[in-house]
Amino acid sequence: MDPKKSRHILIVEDSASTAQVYCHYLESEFQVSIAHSGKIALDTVKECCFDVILLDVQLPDISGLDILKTIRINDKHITIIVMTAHSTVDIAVDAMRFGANDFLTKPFDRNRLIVTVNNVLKERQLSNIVHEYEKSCNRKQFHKFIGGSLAMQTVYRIIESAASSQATIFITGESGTGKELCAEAIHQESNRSTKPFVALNCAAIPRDLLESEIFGHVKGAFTGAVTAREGAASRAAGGTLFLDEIGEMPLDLQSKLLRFVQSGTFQPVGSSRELSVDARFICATNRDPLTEVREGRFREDLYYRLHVIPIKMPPLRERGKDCLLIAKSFLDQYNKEEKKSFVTFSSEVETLFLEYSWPGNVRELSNIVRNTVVLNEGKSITLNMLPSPFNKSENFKKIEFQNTDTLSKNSELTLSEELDKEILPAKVSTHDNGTNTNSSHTASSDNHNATQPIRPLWLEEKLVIERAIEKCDGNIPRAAAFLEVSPSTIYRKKQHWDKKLLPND
Ligand SMILES: Nc1ncnc2c1ncn2[C@@H]1O[C@H](COP(=O)(O)OP(=O)(O)OP(=O)(O)O)[C@@H](O)[C@H]1O
Repeated sequence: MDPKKSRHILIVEDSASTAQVYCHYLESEFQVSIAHSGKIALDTVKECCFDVILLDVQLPDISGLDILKTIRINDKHITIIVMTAHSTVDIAVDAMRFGANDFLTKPFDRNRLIVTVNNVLKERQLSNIVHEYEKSCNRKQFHKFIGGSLAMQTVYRIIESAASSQATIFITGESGTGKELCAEAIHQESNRSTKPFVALNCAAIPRDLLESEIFGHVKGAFTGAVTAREGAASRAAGGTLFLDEIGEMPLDLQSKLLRFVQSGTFQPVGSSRELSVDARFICATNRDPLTEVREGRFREDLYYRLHVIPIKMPPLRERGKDCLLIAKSFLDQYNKEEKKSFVTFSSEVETLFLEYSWPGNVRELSNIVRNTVVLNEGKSITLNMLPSPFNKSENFKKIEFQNTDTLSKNSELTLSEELDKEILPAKVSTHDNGTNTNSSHTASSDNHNATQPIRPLWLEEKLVIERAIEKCDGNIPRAAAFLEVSPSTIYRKKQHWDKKLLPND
């Protein structure tokens, strides 16, 4: 095949001599194949890709229009020019209705044929460009992101452009806006996608263990280091190292990180040996990095070394209707997980979602939807099913009513027990109409008893969280949904409590 003739044309024409004439017209510019019957044409199209099909409408075995319809069912984009005689020009009109791109009336000369073929090819090229452009400007999904807002289209484009470079990416944005998702998307788009993506949340790791988590340690490097351990940097070799909440990193460790970013070398804790690793850096913070630099909590040199390509994740409240798209996707996911049958949100709920400021961003939306799905039944999520803060005024009324009602019946019920009801809605019984009511209150409320000593705030918090986990039969994600925090917050806190309660502390 002549490499210059990159376009392939199929001539479908039963007259061998006419087909040869057309072939002769075209072969100086195009690669040409001929099919002398409708059946051969359909078989050839199945086996080979053509840029243009020149289709005679009057064939002995199958009508040209039927061939056109059959080809269109399987391929919406292939370019087809029908050829008709003067007497059958009305067939050409039908052919255009069935998706032909142009028609030629026989007889025609070489120029006419070449101009028509080139025109349809140019048209196709333009429509491909428009299609690609529309696709890139109108994406409602990108990797694990859901959302088609302008703000997110900008993020998708930066990710695509920056992914192939080696430059460090610095992601900022409020908590829950998808910074980790962004880092994962960059890795997936990059040529490192087959190598590891290693994410480390600097806020979730006790400060004195952070260095060994990043760079690893040798056996005996510190008490408890009974074996040598590889750090995140080594595990990310060839791939991407994502350091989340980088603002939490102690200053002395920041200087070691700077050296690693600049030279690709580091020393595991307790080792004098220098290791060299090729990893791409992505870091993220929900603080303003320049303020951190100004206030001396973040090294300026490290900031400038890392802040090469900044990406700002927009807060959910600035993403317009993305919030509804994301909510629907969570609804479908949690429906499946919880074996529920919700299909939609009521229009009031949608309006409320669009008006709310979402301080916890997508994570908060996820928690709200999960909480609602877990605690209710029905087809449509309605206002009365939503947890705090959406049902706040309604909730207050309910609690006021319960207070007076219950207090008159049972003066021994303490305020703490009522608070308990408000904080942890406990088990919920569900009516068929989709509304829910709190069942009898059974949780122990001694934590709030006025005779109890005043305890440190962290301990109070620990008790509240542990009660929630207990009420959820040990299911931490579910307890987190009730408490409106992310499960990782609970895991993180558990780690801190364990440390606090160690005998040495
Ligand atoms: N556009 C989105 N579409 C679907 N899910 C999303 C989107 N953005 C975030 N999420 C989901 O929201 C949750 C929070 O996202 P992620 O952990 O990436 O946020 P973050 O900004 O890193 O939060 P933090 O600062 O608290 O670490 C995750 O479960 C993530 O999958």
